Amino acid sequence: MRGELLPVSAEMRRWDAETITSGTPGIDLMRRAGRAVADVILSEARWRSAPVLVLCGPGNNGGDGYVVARLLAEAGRRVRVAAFGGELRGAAALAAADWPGPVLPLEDAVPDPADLIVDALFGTGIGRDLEGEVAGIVGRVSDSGAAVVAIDIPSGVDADSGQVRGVAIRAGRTIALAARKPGHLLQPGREYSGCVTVADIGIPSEVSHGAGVLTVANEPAAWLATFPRPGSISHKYDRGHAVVLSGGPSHTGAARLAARGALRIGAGLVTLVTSARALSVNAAHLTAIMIRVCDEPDELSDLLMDDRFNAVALGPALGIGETTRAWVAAVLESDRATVLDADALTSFAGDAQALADLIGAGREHPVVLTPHEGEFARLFGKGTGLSKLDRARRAAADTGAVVVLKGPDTVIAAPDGRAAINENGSAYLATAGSGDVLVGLITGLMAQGMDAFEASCAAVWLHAAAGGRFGPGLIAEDLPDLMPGELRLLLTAGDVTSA
Ligand SMILES: NC(=O)C1=CN([C@@H]2O[C@H](COP(=O)(O)OP(=O)(O)OC[C@H]3O[C@@H](n4cnc5c(N)ncnc54)[C@H](O)[C@@H]3O)[C@@H](O)[C@H]2O)[C@@H](O)CC1
Ligand SMILES: Nc1ncnc2c1ncn2[C@@H]1O[C@H](COP(=O)(O)OP(=O)(O)O)[C@@H](O)[C@H]1O
Ligand SMILES: [K+]
Repeated sequence: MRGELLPVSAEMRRWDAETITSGTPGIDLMRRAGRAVADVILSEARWRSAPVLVLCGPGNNGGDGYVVARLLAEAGRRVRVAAFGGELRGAAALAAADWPGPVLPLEDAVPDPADLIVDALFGTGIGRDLEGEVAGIVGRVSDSGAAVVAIDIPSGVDADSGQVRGVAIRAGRTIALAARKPGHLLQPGREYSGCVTVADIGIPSEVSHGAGVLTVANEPAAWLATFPRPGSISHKYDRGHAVVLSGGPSHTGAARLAARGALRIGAGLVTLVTSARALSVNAAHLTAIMIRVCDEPDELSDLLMDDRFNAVALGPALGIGETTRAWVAAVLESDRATVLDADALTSFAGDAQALADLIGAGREHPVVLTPHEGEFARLFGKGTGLSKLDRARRAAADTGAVVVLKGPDTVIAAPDGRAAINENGSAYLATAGSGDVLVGLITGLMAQGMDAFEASCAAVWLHAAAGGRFGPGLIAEDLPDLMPGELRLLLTAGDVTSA
């Protein structure tokens, strides 16, 4: 996969093990990790005179902590170490043996507001909720208000899911070892991690890229290479013809937002399909976007016999129930690139299998589902105990569709296991109709022939970039018209030239 890989803990363990097998002892990796963390601390002017309290756990994360303690002490810093748990093993035992100072029991550690705390309690190996004396020290750290640097990931945050295991350390700074993990991007882990930087600890790129990691951070590097650009002799049909279904006479705005999004992202033509009853209200509001009247799903099926209509979106403000199910069935039978959102999803509440059956196995063109958490739970259930990443992945595998599970940490998952986590979201996007525009952006990119997973990633990123840059006062109507500016920045920056 292209883009920044985000290994889960099992994948991270494989990276470590393969690196060790290929000749780098575990203690060397640990010393590099500790060196990287110590260098960050020593380079920060604001921490120059702070006494350091290193909190060490019973595994390799604790081992990293002992290395940091020793290096900071050697650099002349005042360092206390407090540790939890029994006997250390392997590289962690070697690192602890190199620490020449005393080790306090964890329950005796009283953080001072002036301290710099180094959190080396738990990393990717957290196996259960924090309780007892570890939960106690997490509370005392938080109450002290002291600055916290976390090694790899804040203790208590699950590296795979971003969930808090009982309680967790809140870090101002986190130094992720070798790579960021999904838990640094998924909420609430992202909030707990503060500013995250990655330390290179010498995992060879053959190891990291050969390990089949399928999760990436959603950024242009993941999809820019296939982002559509018109060729110099393109005509409008080369840029695709997107179709968006309108709701009834008093529910037409959502589809127009999507249609305008599709046009602004570059679809050559966009047609709004409306009932005769909603025709005049739609016609009164549209200019470049064309209109066709279809009162029944059969009429839409006939329209879609023309294969120039190559991408279809439906769901926003379409109404919930059998009628919408019939429209969805007609569109899915026509086998066009399709985006299903909002009411098109909720009409299948509790019956995801029916939707999966309609999507079918043998289709030529992809389907994208764009639920927010409420729509997702109605369609697929709550998935209690699963991470947002796993829920999206499972739904994608079960339906054969790309799933865009929206929110502050939108996850995009493909049926083949690929997934991306978005992190440029802005809370200003939480405004009525912004999801409708996103539907249009995905549809418009698929109309131009972009792969459904990459189109979804690109649309989510551009939508968020536009919302974040505009900021206060954003309304959904602004979003399509912010696309030209975002596209200009995207396509003229860096390694890709526009045609
Ligand atoms: N060779 C390697 O594998 C390397 C690992 N590194 C560090 O090692 C970390 C992973 O190490 P480990 O796999 O040893 O895991 P951790 O150090 O994260 O913790 C595992 C230990 O904590 C205990 N534990 C887990 N959850 C607990 C809970 N809720 N309450 C009490 N005890 C609990 C486990 O029984 C085990 O002893 C990484 O995050 C990274 O910091 C780095 O040193 C680089 C090299
Ligand atoms: N706090 C947030 N931070 C970042 N993005 C958000 C936040 N809240 C909502 N969004 C984004 O705003 C959009 C809202 O879509 P949706 O919930 O479908 O709203 P609507 O149905 O009103 O269009 C989604 O793209 C979602 O990811
Ligand atoms: K930690």
